This record gives sequence, structure tokens and C-alpha cells, in this order.
Amino acid sequence: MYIAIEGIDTAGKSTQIKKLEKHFDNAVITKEPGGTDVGKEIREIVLSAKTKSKKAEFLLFLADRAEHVKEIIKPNLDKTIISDRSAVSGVAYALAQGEIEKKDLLSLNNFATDGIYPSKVFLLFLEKKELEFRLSQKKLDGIELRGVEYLLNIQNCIIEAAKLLNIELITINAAKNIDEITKEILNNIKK
Ligand SMILES: Nc1ncnc2c1ncn2[C@@H]1O[C@H](COP(=O)(O)OP(=O)(O)O)[C@@H](O)[C@H]1O
Ligand SMILES: Cc1cn([C@H]2C[C@H](O)[C@@H](COP(=O)(O)OP(=O)(O)O)O2)c(=O)[nH]c1=O
Repeated sequence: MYIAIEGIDTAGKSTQIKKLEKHFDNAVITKEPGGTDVGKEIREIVLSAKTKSKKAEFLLFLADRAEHVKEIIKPNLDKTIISDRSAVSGVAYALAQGEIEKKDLLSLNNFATDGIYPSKVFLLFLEKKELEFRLSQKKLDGIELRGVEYLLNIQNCIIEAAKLLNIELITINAAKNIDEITKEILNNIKK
């Protein structure tokens, strides 16, 4: 089973993935961007937010995704794969930019992933106040510097992206107790 943990920056994805890992003997834990060696280099570029062109940024994320699917996802589809982000983030963040047509977002992601998507996506949903608090606790990267309203809009775009990609989305309140969230995800995965 290939699942993804989705959510805006600071929603608690890395925290949950560290907890979930302990419940699986040989799960493949991965992420986007940066799940492969090439992806790590791409991640550096995109997090620096140096690209002037939104299309260039989108295509860099697609390149990371193509490498991720070929090197990590495809060879491990017989295992449990838990990814920190996925094409759902890819479509969501690009939807928010508004520069690329929805049909192109979908066809380009199909091209990059060979149509391989998570079977389930867990959205860790943050309310504005909790997001503001969590952002105040960290050094912001180039994308996070775009601000709270930008990230809240992304959260809505994640819901829209899952619908567009026809992926089952389970939404969880990200402000719940950490262990409670882990239990909720596990109960759903093992259902
Ligand atoms: N359920 C939670 N309740 C309160 N704080 C949380 C919760 N989950 C994560 N955090 C805190 O929020 C911050 C961001 O968590 P992180 O897992 O790094 O988010 P992400 O990977 O989505 O950016 C960290 O300081 C983490 O300790
Ligand atoms: C996978 C992906 C991420 N992103 C954004 C989301 C994040 O801001 C950043 C990825 O950095 P990441 O470390 O995953 O963010 P965080 O852990 O804070 O949630 O890139 C895109 O814009 N497009 C994509 O396709």
C-alpha cells in the first residue's frame, strides 16, 4: 500500500511519519521533494525559491517526482510506502500559483508518475491560529515566507487536488494530541 501524509508546512507530517515508522516492520519511508539523491539536489533549488518562473518551479518538483516514482515507489509497491507529501502537494501548490491550467497539472503529473499515485492520503488539517503559532517557532524557508494566508489557501488546494486526482483523502485535525493522530492514521491504514 502506498500512502502519503499531506499538509501545509508545520502540519506535523514529519512528526507523524517518525511515529508511524515504528508500527511497520519493513515500511518504506520517503518524501517529496528529496526522496532520492537527485531529489535532494532539486529540493535545495526549490526551497531556495530562486526560480523566477512558476512553471520552472513546478517542473523541478515534477522532475523530483519522476525520479521518486522510478527509484522508490515503483520498486516497492509490494510493501507499505509512507511518503511525506506526494503529487497531491504538487497539484495543490501549483493550483495556488494559478499559472498552470488544471488539465496540464494533471496530465504533467500523470507523465511524471506513470499514473502511480498514493491509494490514500491523510491531510493533517491546521486551523489559522495553530499555523501562526507553529510558523512562529521556526526559521521559514523560501516557500513558507509567502505567509499564513498563502499556506491556508494551499490547505484548501490540497483538498481540491485530491479530488482532481481521484485519491481518497482522510482529513485529521492536526492540533490533536500527537499519539491520537498516529492512532487515527493506523486505524485507517489497517482497516
Ligand atoms: N499534534 C501536534 N500537536 C502540537 N505540536 C505538533 C503536533 N505535531 C507536530 N507538532 C509540532 O509542530 C512542528 C512542526 O511539525 P513537523 O512534523 O515538522 O511538521 P511538517 O513536517 O508538516 O512541516 C514541530 O515543532 C512539532 O513538534
Ligand atoms: C512536493 C511539493 C512540495 N512543495 C512545497 C511544499 C513545501 O513548502 C516545500 C517542501 O518542503 P518540506 O520540507 O516538505 O515542507 P514542510 O516539511 O515544511 O512541510 O515545497 C511544492 O510547492 N510542490 C510540490 O510538488
